[in-house]
Amino acid sequence: MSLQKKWKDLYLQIVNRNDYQLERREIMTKPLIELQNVSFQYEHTKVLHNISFRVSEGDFLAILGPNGSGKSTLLKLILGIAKPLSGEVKLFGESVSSFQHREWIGYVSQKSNAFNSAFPATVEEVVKSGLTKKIGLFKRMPKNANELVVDALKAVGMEEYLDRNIGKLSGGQQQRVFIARALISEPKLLILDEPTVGIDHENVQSFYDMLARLNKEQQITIILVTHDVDTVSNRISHVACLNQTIHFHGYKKDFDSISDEQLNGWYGHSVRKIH
Ligand SMILES: Nc1ncnc2c1ncn2[C@@H]1O[C@H](COP(=O)(O)OP(=O)(O)OP(=O)(O)O)[C@@H](O)[C@H]1O
Repeated sequence: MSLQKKWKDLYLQIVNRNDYQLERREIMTKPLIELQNVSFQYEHTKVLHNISFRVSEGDFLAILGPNGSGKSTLLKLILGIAKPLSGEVKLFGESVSSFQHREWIGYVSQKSNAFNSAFPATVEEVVKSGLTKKIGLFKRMPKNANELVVDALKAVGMEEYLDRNIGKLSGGQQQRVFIARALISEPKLLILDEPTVGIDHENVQSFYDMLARLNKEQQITIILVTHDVDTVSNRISHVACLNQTIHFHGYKKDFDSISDEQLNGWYGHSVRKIH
């Protein structure tokens, strides 16, 4: 056997082994979210049709889709804020309607960073308020609450801003504080709806690096609705393409082999592919 062929065989073995390990991970890891034939409409407007997919522990999933394709609505169904017209949504194996462990899920919405400069709360107070999810609204704060606040702020690189007024931070810094607020209840799953709206390009990069670290180092499963396809592409593990229904859901590497024509067909206009 030529040396070249030998290297090629070895290379293929490694590639196949990686695929095998990825598939094995899919089989062995628990689904945190499962949607089965879910449809939804607002009054008379059909928004989501027959959605089925699952998100496994450790995934970093980007949901992509044009304006009005139902991305935020899909998150609302997962969070139990909206009820499906038909079908079933399960969280951690349990029906979303009876799911009790809200502290396992951190949610940061599109408008979290819209505080004006007169808003009377410090970063510390905002992050600490996230503890109520874990301990209940009228319970005493735990003794180590201050420590937990600092830890959560460290995770998002904002520990120096503890005493600052939230309204006086930039949009990107406010968004990090809100992620810290979500992290303080030690969520297993973080759901973010267009978290980088209003953040400049340079800070968007480091924002996604921070999310990738949370995913890898703290094993937090992340679902992200985003339009920053280029920036986020090398940090995510999975992609879902939504336009009323799920057109694709799978590994980022499989998404890369979808043609632009196919994407345009799903989205009805010219779509820039992520690389
Ligand atoms: N509360 C509501 N009542 C009625 N219709 C709504 C409501 N919220 C959203 N819609 C409609 O549902 C459709 C999907 O909206 P949704 O916000 O889920 O889309 P999206 O993909 O998140 O959009 P965007 O990228 O613009 O944020 C849109 O046509 C929208 O106008």
